[in-house]
Amino acid sequence: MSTHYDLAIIGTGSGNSIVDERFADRRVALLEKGTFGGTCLNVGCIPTKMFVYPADIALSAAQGGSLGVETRFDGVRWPEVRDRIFGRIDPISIGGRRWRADSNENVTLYEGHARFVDVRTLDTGTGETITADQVVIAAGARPVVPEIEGLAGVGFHTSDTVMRLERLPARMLIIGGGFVAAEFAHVFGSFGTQVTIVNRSNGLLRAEDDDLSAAFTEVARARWDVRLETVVTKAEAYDGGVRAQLSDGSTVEVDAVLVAAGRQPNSDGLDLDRTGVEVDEDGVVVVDRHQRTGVEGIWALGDIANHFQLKHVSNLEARVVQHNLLHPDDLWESRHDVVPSAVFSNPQVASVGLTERQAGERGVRHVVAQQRYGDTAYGWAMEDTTGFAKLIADPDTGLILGAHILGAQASNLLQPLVQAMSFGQTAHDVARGQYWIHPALMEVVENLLLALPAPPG
Ligand SMILES: Cc1cc2nc3c(=O)[nH]c(=O)nc-3n(C[C@H](O)[C@H](O)[C@H](O)COP(=O)(O)OP(=O)(O)OC[C@H]3O[C@@H](n4cnc5c(N)ncnc54)[C@H](O)[C@@H]3O)c2cc1C
Ligand SMILES: NC(=O)c1ccc[n+]([C@@H]2O[C@H](COP(=O)([O-])OP(=O)(O)OC[C@H]3O[C@@H](n4cnc5c(N)ncnc54)[C@H](O)[C@@H]3O)[C@@H](O)[C@H]2O)c1
Repeated sequence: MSTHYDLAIIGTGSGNSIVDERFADRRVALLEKGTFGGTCLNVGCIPTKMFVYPADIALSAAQGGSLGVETRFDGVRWPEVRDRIFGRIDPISIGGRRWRADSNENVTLYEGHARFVDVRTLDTGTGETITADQVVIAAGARPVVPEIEGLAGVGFHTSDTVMRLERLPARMLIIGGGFVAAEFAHVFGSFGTQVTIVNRSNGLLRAEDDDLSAAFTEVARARWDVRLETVVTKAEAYDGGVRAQLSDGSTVEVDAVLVAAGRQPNSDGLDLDRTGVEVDEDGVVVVDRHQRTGVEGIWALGDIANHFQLKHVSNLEARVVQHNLLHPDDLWESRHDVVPSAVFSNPQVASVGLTERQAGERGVRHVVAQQRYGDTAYGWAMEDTTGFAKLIADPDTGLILGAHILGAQASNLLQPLVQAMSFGQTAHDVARGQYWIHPALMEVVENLLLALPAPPG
């Protein structure tokens, strides 16, 4: 006979944060097929940023001479960096697992590949089948691996494995030109690896505003070998490394290959067809604004249930599901209208809301303001030549429709603009209604806001 639970949660990434002391009177099954804690903790946001920080230091050291400071980059002790980072992260995952498995009396951890048998029944992949009144699908996404002849045979990496490399490769080929490619090109490039990026589209970070994508691509071309509108057609083992043939007829010889060609939801591994839970054309589970699927009692959240694939979105959705499980008569909604993101490369890129092109395509009345870092006092201090910020606003109301920043600390500089958009504050009010610390880098944002004409009236 199957064990029955009040609640079953598939995935211990954001899904693990749902169960707190308010669930003490409910029997909960947690189902996990991989490393406890999911993507962000183990192979995503957290370790990548722990690599980006020393990479920023390495790059600064290499560039000190431009400001008249005698610094240089003398190399990186890769095993030490890697082991320091995972020496901090792995115990968090292990500790979290142990706590759930051994110390939570009402929670049972099943460590196997879960699949639906029917709407209320789950095969846990451990030999046991369970039933549950409510099921939360929080099974995330995984890297897409393009079909490339020979690739499977050459021991390629994805973001799941590349941070644990035994040694720093002398040469690396990165397939893709989005978030993962931009961040790892910075990490490995700054540490001394010769990076080649092969990207299918005609610019890096193509989802960003066109001006930012173009500016980032230009900086990237100066740092790495960037091949655009190009794909790898064949990969083969060669002299201890990999030789890749490209669609432009050239070949690249490298010591490691990183596939960074997007992430696909793990919905295809759950036998959802046995439940009636719908997925869209990208395999994303369809949910309403309360995170409910179309099937009573089945909820979904995170990378498997939205197109953002960002941890702060997964976290919000987990809080909404948590509340809604506890308060079925007072459902919360997930807010998806003002969702910022940041690429932690160098330079950083951060954005929220409409791009200029989207505003045009949607026929939204808009004005655009731009502000260069180099035209602010702190930008002079940095001798910055590439950083800029861009604002798209409604000329009638002064409300901000989109904001985009490329440059140092972009992920932090964006936040007041996210706040203004979230709370409906006008650009004019935000610019003039408060002090801005002089001469902080944040003056980039102040001047950006001041550059917009005041709305009529
Ligand atoms: C390299 C990288 C860097 C990133 N950096 C950032 C960043 O800086 N900022 C940001 O906001 N976002 C970042 N992200 C995205 C962020 O990591 C994800 O949006 C977030 O972790 C998704 O959380 P989740 O709970 O939906 O899924 P996950 O954390 O992936 O959890 C899903 C869990 O479900 C398990 N699972 C899947 N299928 C099954 C099954 N059938 N049975 C049992 N268990 C199953 C998986 O093993 C996994 O542990 C990054 C992602 C990557 C890859
Ligand atoms: N800082 C962050 O928030 C952060 C960091 C990393 C990842 N993430 C999340 O993870 C998601 C996945 O990241 P990603 O970089 O893998 O995907 P992405 O969607 O950002 O970029 C994929 C890139 O690969 C290219 N591509 C696809 N197939 C290709 C092929 N066969 N050959 C060459 N290029 C190809 C695409 O043109 C695109 O440029 C992101 O969209 C983001 O949501 C977030």
